[in-house]
Amino acid sequence: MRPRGGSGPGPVWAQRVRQLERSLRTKEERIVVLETENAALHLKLAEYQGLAGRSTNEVLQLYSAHGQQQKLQRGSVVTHLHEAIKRLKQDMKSLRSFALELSKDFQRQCKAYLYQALTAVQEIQLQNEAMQMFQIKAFDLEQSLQEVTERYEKEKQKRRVLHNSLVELRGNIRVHCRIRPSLPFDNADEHSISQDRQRNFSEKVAYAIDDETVLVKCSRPGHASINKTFQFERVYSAFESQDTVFADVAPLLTSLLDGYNVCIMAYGQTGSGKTYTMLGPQLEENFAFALEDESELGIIPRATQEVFRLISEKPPGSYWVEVSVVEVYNNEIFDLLAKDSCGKVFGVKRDVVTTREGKSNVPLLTYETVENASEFLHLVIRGLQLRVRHPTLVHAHSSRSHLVVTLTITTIVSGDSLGTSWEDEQINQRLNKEFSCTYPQKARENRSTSSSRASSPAQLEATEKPKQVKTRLQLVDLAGSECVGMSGVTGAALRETSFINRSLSALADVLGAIAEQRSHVPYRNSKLTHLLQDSVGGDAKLLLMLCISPDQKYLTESLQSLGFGTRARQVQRGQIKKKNLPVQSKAK
Ligand SMILES: Nc1ncnc2c1ncn2[C@@H]1O[C@H](COP(=O)(O)OP(=O)(O)OP(=O)(O)O)[C@@H](O)[C@H]1O
Repeated sequence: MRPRGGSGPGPVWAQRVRQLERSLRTKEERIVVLETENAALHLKLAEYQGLAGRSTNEVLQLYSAHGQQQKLQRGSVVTHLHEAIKRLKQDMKSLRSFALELSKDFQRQCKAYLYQALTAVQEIQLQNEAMQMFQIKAFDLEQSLQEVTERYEKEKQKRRVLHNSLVELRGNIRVHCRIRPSLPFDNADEHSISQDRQRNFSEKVAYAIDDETVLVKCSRPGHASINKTFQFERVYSAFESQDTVFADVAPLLTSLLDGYNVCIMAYGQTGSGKTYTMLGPQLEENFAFALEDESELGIIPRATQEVFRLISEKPPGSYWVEVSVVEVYNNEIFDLLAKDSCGKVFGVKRDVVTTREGKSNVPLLTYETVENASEFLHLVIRGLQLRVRHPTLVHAHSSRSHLVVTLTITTIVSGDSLGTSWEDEQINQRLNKEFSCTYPQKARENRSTSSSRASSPAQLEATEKPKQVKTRLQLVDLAGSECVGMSGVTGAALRETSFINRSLSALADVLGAIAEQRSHVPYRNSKLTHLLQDSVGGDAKLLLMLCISPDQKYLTESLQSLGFGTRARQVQRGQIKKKNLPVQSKAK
């Protein structure tokens, strides 16, 4: 619109109009652009719409395809399931028929087992009945066996008593044989020999097959083995204890107090157990024997205890015990209780002589009076410490001398109680003479002093004309017979061995001469036999304790000892005489 009234404002308007026209043109241009863009957009929209239509179609197609696929899939799972169910049904069917079959089978088997069990029960019942029958029979048999065994034992006992009486009547030497166990030192020197020989050497060949028989298997390479048997009054196996051995010796001690002389002598090869049997296990340090373990004590300590026990049952003061300990070494007699001026014991050489009565006697021999077993043992141990020993290959503590321990029991008897027979008188005269000859000093002492000892023979002699009866217990541990080759000794020890073997063979000669009843018995060929003359050839009850090592290694020596024992058993020395002792009891 144009401004009203004048010419002045005209250019402003014109400018304004131009401005507006320019703006209009700009706007129109802008409209054209926008219209163009709009058209383009329309085109694009149409294009997109077309695209969207196509996409929708595609989606629809896909949707329907997906639906179809799902339908298809569902159909195949069902088919699979169906098939699986079918298979399962089949499996169940076969399983059921299998179970049925199994249960039928099971029933069948049950029946069979039941039948078997029934049969077994019936059999067991039958067997039970049979067993009961057998048990009854076995019981009956056991009873009759027991009766037979008892009868056998009684008969054996009777036989033994009769045999002992016969032995006494004939004056036989009783022979017991002890087989010691195999010991570690038996194989000590065998490392140097072949295994075969070693096995052979340590093989056990000597056995106690019963309590009277030794069996020895003698085998030599290249020869058939021979079994030899030896019979003795008693045979001890390796398992038998010192108690058992002593139990058979004890009755002899009763005889001793009943008036018999008794001699117990151990004989055997070196290392075969003589000292163990006679004394007990030896102590290393002083060659004495162990006193602590009473069950291990040997015959000498036990015999002394028994003698003193028996004496304790007699009237007090009626018995007097003296002891002497002697060794025979290299054919010399040594008094092992002799004392020097300081009272120390040392082995003094003594001699053995034959008295006018034909008895053997050792003048000046020391006799110690003992009042109990421990005093006796003390003396014996003192004497033993002087005994000669040397190690040999067979035995490390080999005794090289014969040991003779003598217990002299003097019984003091009043003239009245002894009886007045001529024979008694003779015996007493002889004994009195023997007493003063054997112990001249003691006899003098007895006559001159009024001793404080109530039982002193002198005292009794002065008042009641007492008689003295002496009995003697001689306990002998001989040195071991020895094979020089095996013991490996040389020099001085070889000389000792030769003396030992000579004295033992002199003993065998003496026994041979007595057995053959020769007029001359060579007692004097050796100091040993001369010393033991009264026991071996005289009136003593003599028990020879043979000791044997069980192994093959010692076969020759064992056979030699068994042979010696067998010959000794055959010796008949005439009836053993009893010293006439009164029957005394404590109550008297
Ligand atoms: N019955 C046994 N039981 C156990 N050990 C035994 C037996 N006999 C012997 N011995 C042991 O055997 C070894 C030899 O025994 P012992 O000293 O008694 O022989 P020995 O025959 O006296 O020998 P030697 O003649 O050489 O002196 C010892 O160690 C001993 O303890």
